[in-house]
Parts: sequence; structure tokens; C-alpha cells
Amino acid sequence: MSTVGLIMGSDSDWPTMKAAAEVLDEFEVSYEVEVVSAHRTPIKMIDYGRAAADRGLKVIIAGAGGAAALPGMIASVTPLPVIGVPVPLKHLDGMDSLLSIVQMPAGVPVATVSIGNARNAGLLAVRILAAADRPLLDRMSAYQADLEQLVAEKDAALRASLT
Ligand SMILES: Nc1c(C(=O)O)ncn1[C@@H]1O[C@H](COP(=O)(O)O)[C@@H](O)[C@H]1O
Repeated sequence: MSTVGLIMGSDSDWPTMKAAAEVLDEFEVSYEVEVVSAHRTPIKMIDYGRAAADRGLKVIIAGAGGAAALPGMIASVTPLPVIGVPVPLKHLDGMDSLLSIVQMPAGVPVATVSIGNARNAGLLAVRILAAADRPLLDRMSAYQADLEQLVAEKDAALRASLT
């Protein structure tokens, strides 16, 4: 049984969404990947959302481009936390998707990451799971320490190049 449901409106979203899968691999969090569309496969979308918690999923990451109804619609049929990823398309640079996902009506939250930032969606999913999982929380702390170290090294290299 997978812990995270990684869904997207089209297979064409995968080049963006795979960054979330890479994070989940890094943290050894199990996930499933599926194309589910509110617009094109509405019955499948409702069935997926309604069954998600009973199937054992804990978090859903939903990516979509353009008129991105999927994250909000999934959030409306599941009590699980939903993280939305605005996928940029060739027109409007993802602003359409961002606004579609972020402007949810009160009562139906979607945690929206920045345009195209599926990596942050993966990291946020790990943090949500880590709140009730001490070993995973420790791994997230170690990841943050590594990030800090990396920035310090780049800062030192930049300043060295100026002297
Ligand atoms: N925004 C949605 C939804 C939805 O929100 O239900 N279903 C598909 N799409 C988006 O349509 C874009 C173009 O899809 P195609 O490349 O298949 O034409 C994709 O970014 C997809 O997420």
C-alpha cells in the first residue's frame, strides 16, 4: 500500500511532476502515480478521491496545468491533505494554473506550491508524514542541515572568487 498518491491531469505533466517522485524516493516514502483528470475523467477522479483514505493513502499531491480543477476537486472528495502543483504550460506561464489551484473557497484547503515546484510538493508531503513519524522527522532535519551546509559552501566559494 502506498502512502502518497501522486496524481496529475495528463501524462504530459510528468516531466514537471517527477521531481516530487524523486523526493519521495530520496526519503523512501512509498507512492503511487496515476493520471486522473477532473475535466476528462470526472468519475475516475471522484472514485479516486473517495477511496484514497480507505486505501491507506495519507497525502495526495495533485499537479495540473491550465484550468487546473484537479487539486481542488480531489480535496473536495477526500479528508486527506492535498498539495497542489501548478504545472506551467506554453501559454500564460503557469499563472492560469496557479490561480486556479490557490484560490480555493474557504472550507476546502489545497496547499499550493510555486509554479512548477513539484520538488517542494514532495518535501511538504514528507513533512506532513514526518509530524507523526520520528525517524522521518530526523531525516528531514538532516536534509535541512545538508541544505544549510550547501549554502554555506556556495557562499564561501562565491566570496573566495571575489578576492
Ligand atoms: N488541468 C487539467 C485537468 C483537470 O484539472 O482536471 N485535466 C487535465 N488538465 C491539464 O491539461 C493540460 C494539457 O493536457 P494534455 O497535454 O494532455 O493536452 C495538462 O497540464 C493537464 O494537467
